Amino acid sequence: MESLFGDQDFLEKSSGNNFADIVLPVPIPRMFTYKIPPLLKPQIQIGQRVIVQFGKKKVLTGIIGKVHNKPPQAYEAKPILDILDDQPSVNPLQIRFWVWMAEYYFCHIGEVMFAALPSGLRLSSESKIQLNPNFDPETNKYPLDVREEKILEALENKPELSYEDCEKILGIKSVHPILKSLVAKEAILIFEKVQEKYTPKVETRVRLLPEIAADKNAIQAVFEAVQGKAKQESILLKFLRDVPVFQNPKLNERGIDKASLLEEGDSESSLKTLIKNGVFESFKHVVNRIEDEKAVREAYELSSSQQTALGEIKTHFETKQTVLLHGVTGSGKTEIYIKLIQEVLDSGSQVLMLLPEIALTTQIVGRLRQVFGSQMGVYHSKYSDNERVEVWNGVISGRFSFVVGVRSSIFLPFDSLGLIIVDEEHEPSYKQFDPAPRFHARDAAIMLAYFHQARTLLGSATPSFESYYNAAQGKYGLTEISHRFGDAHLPEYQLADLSADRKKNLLKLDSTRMMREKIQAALDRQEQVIIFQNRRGYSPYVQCEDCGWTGDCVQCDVSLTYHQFAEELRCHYCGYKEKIPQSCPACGSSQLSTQGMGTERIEESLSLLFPEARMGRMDLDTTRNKYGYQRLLDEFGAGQIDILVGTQMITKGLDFGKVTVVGIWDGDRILNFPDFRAGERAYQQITQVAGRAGRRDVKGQVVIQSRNPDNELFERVIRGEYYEFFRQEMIERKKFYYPPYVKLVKITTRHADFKVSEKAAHALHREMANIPVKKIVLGPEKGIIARIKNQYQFESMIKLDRSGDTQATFKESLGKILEELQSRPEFRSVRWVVDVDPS
Ligand SMILES: Nc1ncnc2c1ncn2[C@@H]1O[C@H](COP(=O)(O)OP(=O)(O)OP(=O)(O)O)[C@@H](O)[C@H]1O
Ligand SMILES: [Zn+2]
Repeated sequence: MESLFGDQDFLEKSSGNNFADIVLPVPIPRMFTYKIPPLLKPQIQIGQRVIVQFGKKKVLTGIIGKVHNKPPQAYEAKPILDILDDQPSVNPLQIRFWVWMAEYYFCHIGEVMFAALPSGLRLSSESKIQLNPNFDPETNKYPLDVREEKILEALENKPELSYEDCEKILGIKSVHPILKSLVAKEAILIFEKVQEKYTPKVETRVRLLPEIAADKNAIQAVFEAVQGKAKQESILLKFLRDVPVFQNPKLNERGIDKASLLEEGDSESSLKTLIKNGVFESFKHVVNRIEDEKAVREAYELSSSQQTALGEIKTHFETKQTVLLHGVTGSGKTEIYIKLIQEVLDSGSQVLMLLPEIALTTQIVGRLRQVFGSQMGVYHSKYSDNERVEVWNGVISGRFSFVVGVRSSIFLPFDSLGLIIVDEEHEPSYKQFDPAPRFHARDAAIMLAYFHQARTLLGSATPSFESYYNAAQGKYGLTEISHRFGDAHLPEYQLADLSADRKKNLLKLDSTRMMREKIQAALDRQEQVIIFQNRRGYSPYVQCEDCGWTGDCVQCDVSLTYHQFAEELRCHYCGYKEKIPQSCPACGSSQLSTQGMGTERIEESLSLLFPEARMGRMDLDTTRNKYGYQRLLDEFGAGQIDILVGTQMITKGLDFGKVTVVGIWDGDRILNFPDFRAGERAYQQITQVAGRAGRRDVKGQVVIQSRNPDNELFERVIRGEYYEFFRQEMIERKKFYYPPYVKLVKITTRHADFKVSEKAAHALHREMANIPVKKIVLGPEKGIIARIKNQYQFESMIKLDRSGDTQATFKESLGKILEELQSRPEFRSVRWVVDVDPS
């Protein structure tokens, strides 16, 4: 057949590519192989979206992951039906990255695709039905009921119907059983209608007809023609004022936005007349949603220690793919990043800089924007879908050679990365917790850099022990800066003993005398204060003083958090909420009291203690809308807030010169993290929040309130003994088999029935015992929270030996085990969640 084309070149090019592996949307677990029809062959490229048949009755869109010449073993390959794009939507490096992620994090490649594509680029597919071309009512051997007849009748008039259409036609809600029956009777086919979701922002613009614009006499003639028609004349004058084509006829081409032309009250109908009379023409123009901004400053001159650090980093990069920059808070890491980014951009490569959360980005993004202007794209979760697609397309078109973004920006379509920077690399929020892929953006970034033959720079004042371990082992390069930039010094710590103050009756609204004095002193000097508490809401729970009742979530085994402002009890796990009861629902007593402290309550206490101070609060509740965070930061930066109370949001990256006192409200709460990383996390959190104090010439002060001020960890933090602490923890982790000495995999078994969940978890356990790799299997145990959203949780923890291909073998066997378990009728509705490198 192919020789019919008579094109030798084409034959040679395509003879090897007869099959394509296609990434299909969830829930389809892996790539499926399809035949490439000869006619489509010349156009086929990796990363294109295509339409394929899946199963007997479904049509899906997928993305070409691989082109090859091996027919599938287990099934007959069906042909690809059609190609959707001329140009690939994703590039081969991205596909390679997806494949790696699906394998490493033990999830479906379709799940990775779902996470990777901004939903604006995803194909929304809506199921529709059409008549089965093979269906003949005359010879049909299955009897049809009235409703089925009705649907077929409707299809006579309209070639396709959506589910919604069918609901309307039949006047009932659930049409699925009827449609299913029609499919079974081979009367209809179900297919997916593909729609593009991204909508470009389009502006209507107006310009002179080209031949008029190019000719001064013609313009003159137009003026004469509209003489006496004041409205038309006014529009014409305004156009010439804003678009001076007399001086430069070329300007006409861009024209002017129609809305702005009519802004000053000119009438639309006069403009219409001018268009009708062939003076103006209107045209559509696609505009950027993300506005261009100019760079306004040069990078700063580096200090000598910054210069030294930069030199070291570059030397390391000659032999190491990854470098860890360990520089104390305020040491000027950001300025070092800026220099490096500039060098890589100048060499023509792309740069990606990761930040842990949007909360953190605002201030740093502002600083980067000053230097990089509009060649820098920003990608974060509060962007609309359309804005995300613009960043995506901007990376492809080259508009953005540098992107700063949150963890999902590792999925952007880079094709020539030279450098990835992971700022605050220790941050737990780099790990995606739910849904799959449960990836760690730092680790994935290192892999991505490897695929691009790029370098990765990890930066932190408190590196994760995993990264520091890798540096200590020589796997990463290590560069350290031990003092702050300029004249700034590291802050001074004070421990405030809560128990002692209580005994001496010095506590006021849970504040120690030390805390109050330091805050007062800062206020007197007109400086600013940050108060940190890792719990939002008013107080953790409401309790009945008579019977001990506490409000619990109806779907989860946790107590509800009291939110005073909204007068509600809320579940921080599932979002369930209820109005606060007037009296105890259990015993009817009216003695309900609040226990413990959330940010909302601390804010209230402080405003009672310091009535003259202006208060601000920064937590999930006050920063929900897109600009909430920015507004608070602006106010704080402008000195309109004296005391800022906040959750971990305020611990990271903030750089405000007037903050001299930082208070840690409940130091003990920070220590009680139920995990082997408790110590590491506590060290990081305290050091980071303390690091917000005294970042300029005035030395900062940090007050930690605690019932156990003698705890050794506080001592280590205060003395800044990061390395000592690291060393000691490593001894423990080695002894008890924890990362980085082993690899962890956590498997959660979930089911609505406690017994089923328990049984399934134990069955999994027994099967896993037989996997022939070096490992320790712990559990199954009831989850820390035994029930979430009405699902009972059992957790197994597997510690894998780090050597050889242990992990690969384990994951492969695990896949088979889960498949087998899922096929048992008793476990059909059990859900297993696998989390590799849980945090
Ligand atoms: N070379 C420089 N010239 C002028 N100012 C600088 C220079 N380097 C750093 N600074 C200033 O010093 C302050 C601290 O620097 P930066 O915020 O980069 O520190 P950091 O190491 O990122 O701190 P953290 O880990 O606490 O976020 C900033 O206000 C920054 O503008
Ligand atoms: Zn709940």
